[in-house]
Amino acid sequence: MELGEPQRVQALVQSGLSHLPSQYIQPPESQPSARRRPSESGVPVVDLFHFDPNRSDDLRQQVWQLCHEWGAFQVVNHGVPRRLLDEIRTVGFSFFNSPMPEKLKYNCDGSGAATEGYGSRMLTKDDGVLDWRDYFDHHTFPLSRRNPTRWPDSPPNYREVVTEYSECMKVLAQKLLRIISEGLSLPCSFIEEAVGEVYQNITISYYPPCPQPELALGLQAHSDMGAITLLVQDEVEGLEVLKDGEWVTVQPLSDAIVVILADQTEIISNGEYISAQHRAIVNAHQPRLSVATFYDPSKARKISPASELVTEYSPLRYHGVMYGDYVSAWYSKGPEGKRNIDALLVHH
Ligand SMILES: O=C(O)CCC(=O)C(=O)O
Ligand SMILES: [Fe+2]
Repeated sequence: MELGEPQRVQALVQSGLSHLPSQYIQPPESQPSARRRPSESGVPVVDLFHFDPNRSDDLRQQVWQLCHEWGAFQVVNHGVPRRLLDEIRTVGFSFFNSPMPEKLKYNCDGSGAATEGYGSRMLTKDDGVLDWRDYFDHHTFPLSRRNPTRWPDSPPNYREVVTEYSECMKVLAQKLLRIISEGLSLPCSFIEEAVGEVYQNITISYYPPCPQPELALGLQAHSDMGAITLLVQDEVEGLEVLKDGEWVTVQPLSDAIVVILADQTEIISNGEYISAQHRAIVNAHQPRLSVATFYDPSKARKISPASELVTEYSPLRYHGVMYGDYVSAWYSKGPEGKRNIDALLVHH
């Protein structure tokens, strides 16, 4: 493989493979079977059906507990129409099933971190094991970053679906941020205001079948960088969350949305909430698709622990950081679990 030449995992699979190429082989301690929890347990599901902003103290308490112990949970009766969840999965699959020259019109690899379009490598550096994943990243908010002509135009409703989906995910993220701010006994708008103007990206990930899935990862262990991530998956298992040192499967539920707290929320909450480490595993038989919607601050935003949460009994845990500096460090060092947020720990 020439450096800089786009190499899509899907194209690699289509060329016919019986073994996993060496760049995709994970070290033993990162392989899927290490520290795996037996699959009968799963990630807790929260039903928002009875949620009432003026009451619902039980639900707020339940969400606080999940944010404190897991940093991730699933929600149902979240208000996003099931039709829209199906549509985003359908247009996503339809793009990845289109011919390679069509997809390469939107190619984005090799031009630096966090660019919009069709790619495979999350990091710009060339060492390190590769993920068994292709993706399409869309910039959706603020509107000044949104240019739907950079998104696929087939099927004909692709851009419309992404636009409607982006709006619904923004509304749901804000609703959840209010609940989780109140869980910290802060005003409901606290986290939203700390984050400021929302930068939203939507990443559709496509994980082709893998010849030796026990040696690979679709996406290596990481925590998300921003404030909160909302994720929709198809019916194929693959997403796992780290809980007490063990990997737990997030059961695919077709009408559920997975909520993943990200690093800036951990910082704002002074560690009362945790950002969940998560990863994607792959399988030999079926492709898997997920849609992640990231709710992030702007690069110029300074993020710090809420002063209300820093007390004699709970001292300052994190140094404040400019979000843009956090992102640059992440892209240059790589995720490797949570080492980026760990670099901000205050040593007492
Ligand atoms: O595909 C998945 O389930 C995980 C995706 C993810 O974690 C991400 O895009 O940050
Ligand atoms: Fe993630």
